[in-house]
Amino acid sequence: DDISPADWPQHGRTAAEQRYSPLSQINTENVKRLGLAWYEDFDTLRGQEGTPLIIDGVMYLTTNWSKVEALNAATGELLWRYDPRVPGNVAVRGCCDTVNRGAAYWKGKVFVGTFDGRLIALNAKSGQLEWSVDTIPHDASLGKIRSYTVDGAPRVAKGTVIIGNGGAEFGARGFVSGFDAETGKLKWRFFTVPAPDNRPDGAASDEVLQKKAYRTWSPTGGWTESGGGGTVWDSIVYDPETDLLFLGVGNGSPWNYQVRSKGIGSNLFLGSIVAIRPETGEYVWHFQETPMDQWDFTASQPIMVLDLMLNGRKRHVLAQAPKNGFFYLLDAQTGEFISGHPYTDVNWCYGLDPKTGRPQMVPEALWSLTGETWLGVPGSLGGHNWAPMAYSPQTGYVYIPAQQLPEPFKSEKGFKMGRMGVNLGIDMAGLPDDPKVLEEVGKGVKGWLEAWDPVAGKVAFRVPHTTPWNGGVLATGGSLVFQGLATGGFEAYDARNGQALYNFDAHTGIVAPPVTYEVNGRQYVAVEVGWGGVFPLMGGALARLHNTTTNHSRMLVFALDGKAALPAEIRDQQIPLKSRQSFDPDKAQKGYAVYQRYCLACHGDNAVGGGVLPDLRWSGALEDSTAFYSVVGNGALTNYGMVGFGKEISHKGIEQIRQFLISRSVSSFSHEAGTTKDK
Ligand SMILES: O=C(O)c1cc(C(=O)O)c2c(n1)C(=O)C(=O)c1cc(C(=O)O)[nH]c1-2
Ligand SMILES: [Ca+2]
Repeated sequence: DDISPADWPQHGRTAAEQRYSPLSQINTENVKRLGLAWYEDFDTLRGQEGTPLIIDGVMYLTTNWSKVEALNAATGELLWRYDPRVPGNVAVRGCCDTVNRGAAYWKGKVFVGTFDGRLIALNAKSGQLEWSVDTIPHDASLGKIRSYTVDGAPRVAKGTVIIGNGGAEFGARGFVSGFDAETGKLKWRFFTVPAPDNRPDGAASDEVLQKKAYRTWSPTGGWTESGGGGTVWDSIVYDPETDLLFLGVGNGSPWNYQVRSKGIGSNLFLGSIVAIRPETGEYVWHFQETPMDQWDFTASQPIMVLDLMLNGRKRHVLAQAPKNGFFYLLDAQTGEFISGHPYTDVNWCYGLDPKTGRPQMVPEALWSLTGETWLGVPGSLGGHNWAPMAYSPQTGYVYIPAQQLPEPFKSEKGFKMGRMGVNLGIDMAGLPDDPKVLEEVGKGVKGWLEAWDPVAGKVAFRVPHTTPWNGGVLATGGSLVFQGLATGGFEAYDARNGQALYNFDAHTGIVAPPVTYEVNGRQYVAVEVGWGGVFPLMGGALARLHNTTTNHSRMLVFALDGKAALPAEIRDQQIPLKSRQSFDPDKAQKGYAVYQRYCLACHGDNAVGGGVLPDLRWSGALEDSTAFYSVVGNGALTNYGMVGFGKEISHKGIEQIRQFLISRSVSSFSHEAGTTKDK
């Protein structure tokens, strides 16, 4: 390709998204001399998941709440800043923090998707808005809940900007749109699941949905109300060699397959990779990794394009490690299944049919059909989530930020879809408060960096980490692999054997992927830091088990002999404060169920905060029911992302939540105060 080795101009550096840079000034010999060259504090304190772009010495980065900055990549000097002013009330429409994964660049324009569903084009020199479009149509059949958010990075293919969206945990019908990069005019739309009544949308997907997909759904399932899911919330890859655009399609809505589709059909295109034409959106092929989804097994994890020698034959393939635990190779041109091997422990299926790649499912894993509890591995956060993998052509390995988070799945009795809060159809009972049980459950919770040999279809080596939910990966020509960790370490490993060669304490959990670039002959390594994403928001006690739990959102940039230093570390932004109120145990218990349905997704299982959003056990608002109602019912803090639930939850229900939180404040105070003292 004609990309300058100095630059990182696209999301995965090249269109193939291997996240490999040939730069080798920093290598296994000298990486111990790496130091902070500069850093910049962000103006948000939530999860940072962005991949910065670097073009001709300028860094274009995005932060939480879809904000955009252009910096001098050598010095960190601010060139311009653009805040799309995403209204706080949209936070509640997203499952997993108001993150943003990055921008796209094309011919002097910077494209960013905003959490409230816009796609904006900025002038790369000035930061001025050139155009802005609402990507969520009002004329289409999108189901009744319409909980759309946009947090993925757009991609540009042949003058078309492509963007998807998220929302399947609440209720959404997935689709992807292509816009003219010059004007913002809509060129095409591709829906990933059929319209509820199978009527045409006037979209590029009409024919394939009507002829192929519709008959894989029950015509009267709950999906006709919720939208069915299939959101393309992260991976979209353009391959110039085949001229195909690959879409990573997400999970079902609701998750409960019995509710969603009456236990009928494979539900295309959930959990699938779909190949379409970038200029027209025309369908070319699809491969479904997870039929009958009921585990949130998305195929939205990062896709990369590789050229591999397989059985003596050069193959142009797609590689993906989706949530379901298998590492897939597919023929890029045809979608033909080449191989699929477990990259982590898997218990929902015995294996894949070697010819078709269809999973041979364990009957008990189909929890929505059996009515029993299923302890699934992987759980809904996957063996690998959105944090990008990297490939090194030097070693031939793909480096996967892998994890294990077992999860119990059980149907919710009497489930009814709501207009706010998650709609999963799954029993929301979380973890008990017993430290012994938590410790036992915690033993099954792991994270590691996995070097995967895609040709042999097996693990080359693993670097164990102390927790799951670690950052994305970068591979370089210096035979190095870089990764940031949930515990705040920014690390470099020998790409050949995983030997740890460098560690920097970033004072905050890292989930974003690093990049590398060169300006004026000096190589830099850059990473956004800032603890967040779905795990610390909903993970509760599991998210608290090992982590620093503090968010300091920054861009950190390293170089050999860098001399900058971070300010002194501050931990425990929120100090445990025991509520002085008394509570009614019966109301508190009722409040637990309401909390788990409406509050857990952001404030954590069983009201244990993961360090990003307020830990409600220590909230001053617990002290007064009117104050509490003004926040939770009336939305006094809407601008910060905390909307009012007064239209969805009764006055009584909101008071029950308060009673529950007081009970949790009282019951967990001494334990929590003790843990914070230890640090
Ligand atoms: O089904 C969806 O629409 C959807 C959207 C998103 C999102 O937009 O971030 C995530 C997920 N699902 C999801 O399942 C998931 O594990 C997840 C993690 C994250 C994150 O940024 O930490 N987002 C999402
Ligand atoms: Ca999902």
